[in-house]
Amino acid sequence: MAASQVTLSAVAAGYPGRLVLSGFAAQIPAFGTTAVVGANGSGKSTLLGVLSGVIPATAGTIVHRTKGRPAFVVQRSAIADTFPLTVRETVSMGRWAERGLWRRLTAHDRSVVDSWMERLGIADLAGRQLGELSGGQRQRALVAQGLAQEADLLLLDEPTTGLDASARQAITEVLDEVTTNGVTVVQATHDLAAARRTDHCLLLHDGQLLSEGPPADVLTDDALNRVWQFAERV
Ligand SMILES: Nc1ncnc2c1ncn2[C@@H]1O[C@H](COP(=O)(O)OP(=O)(O)OP(=O)(O)O)[C@@H](O)[C@H]1O
Repeated sequence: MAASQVTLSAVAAGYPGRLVLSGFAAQIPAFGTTAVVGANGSGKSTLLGVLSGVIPATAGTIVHRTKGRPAFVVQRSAIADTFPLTVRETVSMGRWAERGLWRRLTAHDRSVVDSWMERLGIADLAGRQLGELSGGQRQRALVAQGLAQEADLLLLDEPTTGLDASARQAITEVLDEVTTNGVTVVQATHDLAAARRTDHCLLLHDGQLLSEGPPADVLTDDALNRVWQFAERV
């Protein structure tokens, strides 16, 4: 396997009164895309939270080669419709980690923001409120915000779920492109077609890692039937 961007050993993590991951061990290979797959409630978002540092591990070790903070693109359903921000302001927030919260953005920051809006095909929506956008447009804005952080580890929670083919393709192409430029991408997804195109896959069930490796080895009919039959019983 390629060099590891993150190595988790015996990790436990969750929420007050609710342990989700326990004895969790996995590798995230550097400079490629990893898919995190599993039924609803299997712990995918929790794992992304742990990788981003938002959710602290209560046991185990996490070794990162990540420089600086990872970028975390949350599920678009987590963003309220009434969020009073334009697309440009949303993407510009991606520069705050570098610039500091109330500092003016530099010309470089503005050009980074413009170029990711352009690359995601949302430059013409720059002045629109996030809450007025379609799901696919909003997702592009959130992905652009993540990319504007220029982090070497980019974590995305269901970036392509529920989108039409053109939005899915736009996002997938950009994510593929950034891995060739040295970024490590981890996406939690229910989109099995997207998961099959990644380099590495983690299959989760009930906070445990069932298997990890190349998608063709992990996403077998047997494994998927197991995960989704289990899910139906719980
Ligand atoms: N803030 C929270 N407080 C308490 N429990 C939570 C919280 N968020 C998630 N959980 C619980 O943790 C478990 C794992 O949830 P998580 O969101 O990580 O799963 P998931 O695989 O991302 O699910 P989905 O596919 O539905 O997004 C679930 O049982 C969920 O109810």
